[in-house]
This record gives sequence, C-alpha cells and structure tokens, in this order.
Amino acid sequence: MAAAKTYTTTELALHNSKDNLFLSINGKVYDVSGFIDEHPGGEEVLIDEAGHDATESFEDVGHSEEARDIMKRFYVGELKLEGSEKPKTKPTFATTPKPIPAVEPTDTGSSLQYVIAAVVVAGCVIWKAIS
Ligand code: HEM
Repeated sequence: MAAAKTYTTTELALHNSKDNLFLSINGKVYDVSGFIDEHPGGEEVLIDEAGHDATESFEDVGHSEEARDIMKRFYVGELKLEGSEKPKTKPTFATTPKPIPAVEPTDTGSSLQYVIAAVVVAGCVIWKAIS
C-alpha cells in the first residue's frame, strides 16, 4: 500500500470547491467530493468546511460509528501542520481549564475545637454530677 500523502493546511485549502472538496478531521484528510449529495446532514455544511479543518463541527454533531466508517472510504492522507499551528483533535474534555477555586482559610477548624472543648467540659460536669 502506498504511503499516505501529506497535505499542508495551504494545500488542503486549495480543495475548496464543490467538485473538489477536501476537509480534515482529527488530523486526517478526506476527499468528500463524491459524498456531498449523499451526506445526510446536507451539502451546505460540507461546502462550509471545504478546505478546512472540520474536526470541531464534525465532532459537535456527534456523528455515529457508521458515519466514521463511511468516512474511511474518503481518506486521502494526513494533515501536516505548518509553523505554530496546533493539532485539532476530538476534545474529550473542556479545552478551557476551569479555575480551581482557591481554598480560603476558614475558621471552621477553630470553632470545631471550641465545640469539642465544650463537649468535654459538659461530659466532665455530668460525670461529676452523677458520680
Ligand atoms: C467525511 C465526513 C463526513 C461523513 C462521512 C459524514 C457522515 C454523516 C452521516 C452518516 C450522518 C447521519 C447521522 C450519523 O450517522 O451520524 C451525518 C449527519 C450529519 N452530518 Fe455529517 N459527515 C461528515 C462530515 C460532516 C461535517 C464536516 C459536518 C459539519 C458540520 C457534518 C454535519 C452533519 C450534520 C449537521 C448532520 C445531521 C445530524 C442530524 O440530523 O442529527 N458532517 N453525517
């Protein structure tokens, strides 16, 4: 089997017309020119993503396993990132980390100490009273 062709984002962007429509999903490049009319989600969404990295929009739709199988038929190569580009892959968690709330020092500890002391004192008093 021939080695997969590698496409830069610039090369990918050249395949942006309806009859020559490439897009990239999770670092792989697909030629979906022949699938536009069959796409259950309609042709518009594919045309909108023509020549682009469509990972986010593809994953946002929540495509089925069947869709991912169909996709393999259109695989033409790998996306090569240029310069400072970051790879787009399926985010399995929120990409913006939530700030971890700072643990504010509370006086819960010291009030608990007062409660324990009060219980001990009360226990002693009761024990004295009944003995
Ligand atoms: C090779 C690429 C793609 C393939 C093989 C593919 C295949 C499919 C299939 C089989 C479905 C039917 C539902 C399912 O089985 O999940 C579907 C629905 C859909 N697809 Fe795609 N798709 C591709 C790319 C995209 C892209 C890039 C978008 C961009 C937004 C997109 C948007 C949608 C939408 C909006 C639906 C309709 C979902 C619904 O009605 O619930 N698809 N696609």
